[in-house]
Amino acid sequence: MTAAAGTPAPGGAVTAPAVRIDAVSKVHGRGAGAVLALDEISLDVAPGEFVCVVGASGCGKSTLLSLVAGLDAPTAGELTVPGRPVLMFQEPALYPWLTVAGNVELPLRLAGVGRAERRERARDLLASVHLAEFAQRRPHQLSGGMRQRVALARTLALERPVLLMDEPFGALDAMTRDLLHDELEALWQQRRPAVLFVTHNVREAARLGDRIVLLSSRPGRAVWQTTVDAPRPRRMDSPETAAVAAEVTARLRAEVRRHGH
Ligand SMILES: Nc1ncnc2c1ncn2[C@@H]1O[C@H](COP(=O)(O)OP(=O)(O)OP(=O)(O)O)[C@@H](O)[C@H]1O
Repeated sequence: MTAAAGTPAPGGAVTAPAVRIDAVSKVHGRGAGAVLALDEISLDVAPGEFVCVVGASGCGKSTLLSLVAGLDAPTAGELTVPGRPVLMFQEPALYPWLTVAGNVELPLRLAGVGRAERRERARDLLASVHLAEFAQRRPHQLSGGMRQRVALARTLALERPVLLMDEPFGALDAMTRDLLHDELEALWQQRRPAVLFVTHNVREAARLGDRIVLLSSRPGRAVWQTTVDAPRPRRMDSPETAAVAAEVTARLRAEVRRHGH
């Protein structure tokens, strides 16, 4: 798949992508133990677009996100990410000594946002994830799903233009995950960051994505993609979501079979 030259906006103007990944390769390690994790992958994410990346285990999804986040450098190719992205992982990684509100406020505090504004923003974010009444609790007093909702609120606090999510809901039960999908979608629609969301779960990709990109088995390349036109909010168990997921699963199976792992 080749990168588009830009994304046509309404009215025909072409806007610069929020993320441009242009023929990026990544080799981990060196010598005999070197692993080619990504092989000339090209992918653009438009401003405000929600892109889900799926692929077999070990195909380089996390490597891709760490490159886009700037945590690691590509071996070859070019990455253009105007503005600093924010990352969210499967582990909420909250500070246990801070309250829930304190955790959400922390990135704002580090960014120099004044106290009154920080408080107000944290209050709004916690209301969006339905945790307003837990603002003064400590993380250990919350369930795993609630902690991940705090992490979601914290991730969105800085209003960065690019949000990178690495299996953020992979450890949650189905009902909690549904709730987080709704909350993430609502926050995304309000704030409209570009999202690059990595998941093993094709139904989750069909529930959330404007577009789903399939990575090949190692080395990872963007080998296939589809746009999802079903109206939002979608349900994980709706026939439309199931149909998209079935198509992605078939492609994924073919890809895994082709590589024999
Ligand atoms: N620091 C490293 N040194 C050597 N090999 C690495 C390193 N990091 C990742 N790899 C290898 O690169 C390949 C891609 O890893 P990566 O974690 O990006 O895949 P993934 O698609 O996110 O995997 P999973 O779906 O299992 O989370 C794997 O074969 C992995 O073993």
